[in-house]
Amino acid sequence: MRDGLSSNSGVVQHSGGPGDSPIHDDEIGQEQEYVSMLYGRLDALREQATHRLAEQLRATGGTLQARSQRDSAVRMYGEQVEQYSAVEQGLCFGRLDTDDGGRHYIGRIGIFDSDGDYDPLLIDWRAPAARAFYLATAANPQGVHRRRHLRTRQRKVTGLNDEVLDIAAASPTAHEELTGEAALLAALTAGRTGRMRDIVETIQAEQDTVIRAELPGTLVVQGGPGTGKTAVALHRAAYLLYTHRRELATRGVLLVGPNATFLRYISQVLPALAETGVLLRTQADLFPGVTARRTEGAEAAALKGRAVLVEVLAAAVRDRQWVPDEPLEIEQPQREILVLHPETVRAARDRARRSGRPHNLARAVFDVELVHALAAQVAERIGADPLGGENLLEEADLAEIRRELRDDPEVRATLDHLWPLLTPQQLLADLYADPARIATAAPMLTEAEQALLHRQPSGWTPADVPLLDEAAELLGEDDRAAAARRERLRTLQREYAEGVLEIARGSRSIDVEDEADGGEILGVTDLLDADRMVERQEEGDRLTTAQRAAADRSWAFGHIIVDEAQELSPMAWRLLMRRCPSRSMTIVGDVAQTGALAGTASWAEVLEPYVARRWRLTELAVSYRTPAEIMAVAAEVLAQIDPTLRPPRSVRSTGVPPIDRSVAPERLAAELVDAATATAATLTDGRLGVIVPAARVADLGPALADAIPEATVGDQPDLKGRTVLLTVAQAKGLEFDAVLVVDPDGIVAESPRGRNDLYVALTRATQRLTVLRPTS
Ligand SMILES: Nc1ncnc2c1ncn2[C@@H]1O[C@H](COP(=O)(O)OP(=O)(O)OP(=O)(O)O)[C@@H](O)[C@H]1O
Repeated sequence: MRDGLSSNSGVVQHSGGPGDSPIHDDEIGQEQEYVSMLYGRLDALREQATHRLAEQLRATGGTLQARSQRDSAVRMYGEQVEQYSAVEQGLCFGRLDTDDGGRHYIGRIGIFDSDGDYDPLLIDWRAPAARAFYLATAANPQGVHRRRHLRTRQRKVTGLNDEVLDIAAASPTAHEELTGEAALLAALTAGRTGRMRDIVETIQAEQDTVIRAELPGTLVVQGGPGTGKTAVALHRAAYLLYTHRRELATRGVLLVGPNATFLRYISQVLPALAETGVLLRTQADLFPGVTARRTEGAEAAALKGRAVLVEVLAAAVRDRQWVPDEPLEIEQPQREILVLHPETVRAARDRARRSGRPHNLARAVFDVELVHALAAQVAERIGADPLGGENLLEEADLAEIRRELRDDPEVRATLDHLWPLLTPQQLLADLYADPARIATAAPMLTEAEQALLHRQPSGWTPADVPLLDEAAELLGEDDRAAAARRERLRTLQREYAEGVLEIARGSRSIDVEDEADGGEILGVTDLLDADRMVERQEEGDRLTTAQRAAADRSWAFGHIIVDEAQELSPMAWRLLMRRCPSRSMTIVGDVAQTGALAGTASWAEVLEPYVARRWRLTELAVSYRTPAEIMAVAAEVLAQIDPTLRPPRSVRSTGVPPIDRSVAPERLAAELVDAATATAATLTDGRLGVIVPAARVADLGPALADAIPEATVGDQPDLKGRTVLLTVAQAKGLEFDAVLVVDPDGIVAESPRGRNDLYVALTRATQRLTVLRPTS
């Protein structure tokens, strides 16, 4: 079947835009009336929220509690205004007619009849009452007689599509397993825009089950290319926030994606579903305060992802707890030189280690031990009884000596030298910079592997992030450093507040003259001193959950969703598991698409260390993106990866076979330009993706950009461009109407997981695929 769904039953479909039969124009007119009424309500709700927001913003003063309530109200009304604006497009998209004569409209949010009995005028797609819209079939109609899809543009109803769920009228050619077939086909064949769209109007039954799966526990969604894993992951985030709002609004939901380009690609889906509270991050952004934008070779990244790095880092920390080979001398003004013997330091170090505290916190134990030892030396000298009796000093004298020693700069410097307080960044930078340190910490690695770790510090890579996090765990937060940071912040805020008060004092006479007509007016300076103002500012500084979570390394999320999860290394999983002690996670990916060398080919291997066998696996088996003709080509590569793997079943075919062309190597750039120009001409409204081996970007990128000036290339190419050139790693998770895969053998040869990469490249197109193969 061309541009059709590969074959469905018991569903009688009617569709029509204005003038089409059998749906009558009258019906479109009636639906228009209803939809216009809904938009009227939406406008009223938005105006009300805007008005309340303005009121709260204008209000001042009051008790601490009143101010705190005001902050919450400002946030709530602000979110409502944003939400009502976000659902403008496609507010209402469906209608269910039930056997009992009921008629229910389904949309992006719930709207109730505030004038009457609070009846639902529009049911939120996530509400239980909306579920039949996605699940009802002729065989199992769930009390539904008719499902109607409404097509709208702006606020205008442009068409209707009905399915009458009547098993008696079953057509042998219909697809029982598909819901809203016509609307689905329209969505799948529409031109791509460079931004992912939501699928709320056409979620399929197998996807709905995943989206609405219960919150607790770890759920893995395995599915081939184009089976809607990303779409499902995003709709699940929106569903969970709706259904478990109270719990998740305070703990937050984190969605982790493979790279910044991918996050931009999916960035509009959640706002269009009226959810802005999900934190979208790549691995590179998961250590607060670090921006990991540096790149490195796949081998170095893979090494850093291996679990053995836990041992390496632990050894690197131990290596910083130093015992000298020779006695150390500490000079003190007006006192004799103190001496620290190696065995004294070793005893203090062992005691500090036995405390079980992380390195920075165990330093206090180390200090106590050594200061005691040094104090004993001092006491020996100044308190010795000339007559040979007991030491003449009392406990109070000893305490005073210890206090003096702790404050002594020379003693402090020695302690810092022996057991330095370290930040994760210092630990890792010092380790990478020094081959000797690497050799000591990583004797289990080969010399070649050790060499991969060695580099001068200048920026962090994504693979460094889990190591920084691991290091932070081993080091622990030094309370003194944190307290000093807090105090610095408070001082800054106080200085700022004093500045504000100065300005307020300066302008007061003018305010008074302007406003007074004899009565007593209190200015801001009468009401607040600098400290109160700092407090007010701290109160007012309430961040959203997502903002606070993003700034806090030890934040425990209520739920974590990982997309393209097969790419994560064992070290990255450790980081994510620390951020989610409840293990309430949705993990979506495809082990046949793993490109990262430290990525996984087995979900069990990844999860069992954390949840044993307590994880659930769901598989999505239908590809909505890739037509049958293209999937057949990709299936050959999949069989080479692992003959036991089965490709997903394509939901449609286009009748357009993929093109596979051999070209002379010296003609490759010219042939690419020709093919790109010809393919782009066939796309009226879509996007062309050109996928090339990483080693050919420098060569082919400029050639393409010269010939097609609108083509975009680069680290973070603009996906809205009509023609985009990328590597497979960049193309992961993305899709285009047409795709040109250049030099497939080059893609395979570039990495030990090159076949997986080629499988990814071949499955990015929704319509056309051309492969250009340089002859060798
Ligand atoms: N029920 C649906 N209705 C409409 N479109 C859908 C539906 N399910 C999936 N799609 C579309 O199919 C395409 C592929 O979906 P998605 O990117 O989520 O797949 P994926 O499984 O994550 O693919 P990959 O593994 O290649 O990254 C997207 O354009 C998505 O919008």
